[in-house]
Amino acid sequence: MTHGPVVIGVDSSTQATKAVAVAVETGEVLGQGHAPHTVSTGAGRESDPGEWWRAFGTAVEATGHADRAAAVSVGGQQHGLVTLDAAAEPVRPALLWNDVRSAPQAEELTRRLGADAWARRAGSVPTAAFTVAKWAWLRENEPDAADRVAGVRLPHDYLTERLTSTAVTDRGDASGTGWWTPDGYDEELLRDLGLDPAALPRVVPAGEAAGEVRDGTPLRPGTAVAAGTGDNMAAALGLGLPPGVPVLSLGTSGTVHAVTRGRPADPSGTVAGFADAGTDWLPLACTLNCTLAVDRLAALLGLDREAVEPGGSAVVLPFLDGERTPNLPLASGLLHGLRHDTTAGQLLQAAYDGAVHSLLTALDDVLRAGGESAEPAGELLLIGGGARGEAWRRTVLRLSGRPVRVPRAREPVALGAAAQAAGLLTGESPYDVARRWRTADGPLLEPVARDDSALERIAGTLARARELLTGPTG
Ligand SMILES: Nc1ncnc2c1ncn2[C@@H]1O[C@H](COP(=O)(O)OP(=O)(O)O)[C@@H](O)[C@H]1O
Ligand SMILES: O=C(CO)[C@@H](O)[C@H](O)COP(=O)(O)O
Repeated sequence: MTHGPVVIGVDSSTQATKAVAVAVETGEVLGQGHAPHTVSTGAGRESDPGEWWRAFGTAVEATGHADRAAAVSVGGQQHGLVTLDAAAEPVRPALLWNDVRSAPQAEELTRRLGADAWARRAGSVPTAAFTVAKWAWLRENEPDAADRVAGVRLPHDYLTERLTSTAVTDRGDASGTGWWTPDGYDEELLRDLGLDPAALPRVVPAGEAAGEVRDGTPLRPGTAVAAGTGDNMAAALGLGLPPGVPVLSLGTSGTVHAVTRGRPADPSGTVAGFADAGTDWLPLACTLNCTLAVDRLAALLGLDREAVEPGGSAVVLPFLDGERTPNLPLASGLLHGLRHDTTAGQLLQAAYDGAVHSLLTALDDVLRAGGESAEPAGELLLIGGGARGEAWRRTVLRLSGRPVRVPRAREPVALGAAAQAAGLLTGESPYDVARRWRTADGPLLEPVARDDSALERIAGTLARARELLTGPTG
């Protein structure tokens, strides 16, 4: 059976690579692949870029269409610092977005330039997640490694380079570095950081190809390669997201974001002023503790992740990995409000509530930062692995008071990359490709009355626990 031209979209995210092969004409997903990644535990969070490349091969082969795809594109976890030597080999494992060792460097960079200047120039006040803070950490802590660096890449750039042998990136993912501005790289900042602008990849304009697949990869040589982008930007493409519609993504990270026509610049640092992968913007707030933290709490309680119970007065701030929103990189998890009659199921529900509270608190700020109206009754799109769970869905409904749509499309990031690849072939905007594919279709869950007392209980605990959450544990 023929499906016309086929494209492959890839999501190289924190925990795994996922690939989809999609028919350009209909959007039908013809094949899928999945391969896990290893992330270090302990003080830092690191992964071997070589493993991402091997996982890419496994996932792409598993789609069953590697030898006939007409175009390919890679979306990837944002911010990670990939350092290459003169032979384009990794100098050391990549420092990931959720590695909070770079928190002191983020603080120092913010102090030196000032939050207003960061928001104006880079669009964002850097947190530990940003590539700029990771580079500063490397120079301070591993100067010999930093001296050997000839190329700095983001995770998705690294994979595109392995495919094409060209050093390229896109404006969406580049906007999460801290050294990208709408007018190009901030050379004054790079000089201060001891980073040669020649070590950075070229930013490919939206709609242009990054190159062609070289010999010796899992794909056919000569296949067109799109620029790719960061995973959140790819999700926006993959949903065909119209400006002003908020998205809540529940995965390794929790994110809340929206496409906006206005460029965001939030000096408070809550909202990162990212660019999207087209010509618009993607204000976003991100938490470090989402599905993994809640699953961990369920495991500690010996419960299935769906075994939640309502009621009780417990508050769980599930900041097991430190936290980014609110910006508490040294925080650890905190439990408050325990009584004799508190049940394990209530504690688990409190963990869901704590994770969702951080994201919903940032939702209005995200919309306002990009100049969109924060319509309190507007629809929310729910994506990411957590969106498949009933307890996550019910928690978002109860704490947002909004109608929630759960797109049927399982892998919006990989689909967004596929839509970008398809756009190379058809000349359409990737957003239009995804709209034509109807990727955002799915059940609309009716809103319920917002549980303001739970929100207030969490906010109150957070405010009163500041001292515990800002210092080191133990
Ligand atoms: N049916 C489900 N119910 C609840 N959570 C789920 C379900 N399936 C997967 N998850 C959660 O989704 C997470 C992975 O989400 P995903 O968005 O794929 O992650 P990533 O951030 O790596 O892209 C896992 O940590 C898991 O807890
Ligand atoms: O740091 C951010 C956003 O700024 C994260 O959203 C990363 O992009 C990782 O994404 P996942 O692997 O959780 O999808």
